[in-house]
Amino acid sequence: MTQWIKNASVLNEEGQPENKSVWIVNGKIKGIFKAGQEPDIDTLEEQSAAGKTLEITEAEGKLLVPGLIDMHVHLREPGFEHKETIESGCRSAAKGGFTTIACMPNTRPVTDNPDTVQLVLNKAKEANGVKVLPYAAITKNELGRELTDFEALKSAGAIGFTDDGVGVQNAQMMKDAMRRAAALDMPVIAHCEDDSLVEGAFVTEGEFARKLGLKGIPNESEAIHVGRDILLAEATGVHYHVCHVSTEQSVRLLRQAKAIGIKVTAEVCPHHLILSDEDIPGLDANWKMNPPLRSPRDVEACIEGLLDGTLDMIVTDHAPHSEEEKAKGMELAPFGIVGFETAFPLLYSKFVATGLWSLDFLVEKMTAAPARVFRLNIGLLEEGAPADLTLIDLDTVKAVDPLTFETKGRNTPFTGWKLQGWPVTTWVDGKMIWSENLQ
Ligand SMILES: NC(=O)N[C@@H](CC(=O)O)C(=O)O
Ligand SMILES: [Zn+2]
Ligand SMILES: [Zn+2]
Repeated sequence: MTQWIKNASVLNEEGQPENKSVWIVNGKIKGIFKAGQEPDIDTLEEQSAAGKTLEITEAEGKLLVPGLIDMHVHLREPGFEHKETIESGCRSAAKGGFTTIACMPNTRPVTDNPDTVQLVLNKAKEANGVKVLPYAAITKNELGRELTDFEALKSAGAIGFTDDGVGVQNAQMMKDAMRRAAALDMPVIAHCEDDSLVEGAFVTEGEFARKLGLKGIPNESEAIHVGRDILLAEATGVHYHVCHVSTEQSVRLLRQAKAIGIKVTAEVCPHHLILSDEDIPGLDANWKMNPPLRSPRDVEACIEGLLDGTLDMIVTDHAPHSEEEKAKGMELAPFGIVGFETAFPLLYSKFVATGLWSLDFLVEKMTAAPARVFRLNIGLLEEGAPADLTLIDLDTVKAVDPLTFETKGRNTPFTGWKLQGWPVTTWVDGKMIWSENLQ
């Protein structure tokens, strides 16, 4: 099967948009041509044994980028299907322009055994085609007491080890995990949180907590694990990756670690780049996530860290919860907000449309950068690459409306935000898995 995406705006090596046509054969990019310089389709068909052109997409000058990659998401299945299923999560991802997503193991049962890894992969196969890469837990049941069987989990298809949702409290446990992961050439991905410094708090220490007389989550609760783990990564030689960085101190420690050649990488979420605790309107659980929204100074430090390469990539930490759960109020509701369907428009509107970042920089942090860090053979729009592609309308301004979400989650603090940069069509291996026109 052959396909054409015609008249698309494609970023060139200098990061500049160029009008191009992309030719896809059997799910792979076969050629990229300057507009008006496409070879005659009939000739191409004779050259390729692939047969007829079945699909032509007129891109109307919209931006065509490599399919977005999200290395930190919660799909909730098995066990929490009322929040999300692999099917609904993949639909939401596709609508948000994501073609590859890596899902966290804090399911029920926890993805701490090969059967559950297999179940996730099987369910993903039945979904829309978004590529789902499962993480497995570091410790059984994510309880921090006993390591899982890393070798068996790797064989089953896990791409890394993490207890996301909780921090590994015991340093020796973390060190053992890193040693084993290093021996298997697998990364350790850490949710950094020292429980003893958090105890019951649900917003950051800072302005908002002070105003409302609430106990706060201090920045050190995150950074103390980052610091500890950097030393353990140095000692063990593992590839150590830090989840959802939110504090100035973590950025500083990561910057120093990278400067002396320790194998650390890190991710940051859109909400930690765009919102601070001073934006929280009140005790609304749609503003409750872990790590919490920090001070404006931390937001600046995260942006700075992303710009200077200390933070490697952007992830959503898509964390759907049911409306009933989120209606319990800020104190009792679970931590987490949804992310797939707002990530690109938020970042584009806030940083690119305003001229702060180049478009190329944003796209890189959501495609090539995560692919490079996790050694995935995707993330580039080039000949020979799988045709995982996302078409984005950079112009239309639309308000965020959770009622239109494909995710089961409605938990977002961005309701009503007027944004531009909306993904409109998504392909995986050349298959159109989502298109605004077809919905
Ligand atoms: N980020 C969140 O606030 N919540 C995540 C857990 C996590 O990512 O630590 C969840 O599973 O709901
Ligand atoms: Zn986490
Ligand atoms: Zn998470």
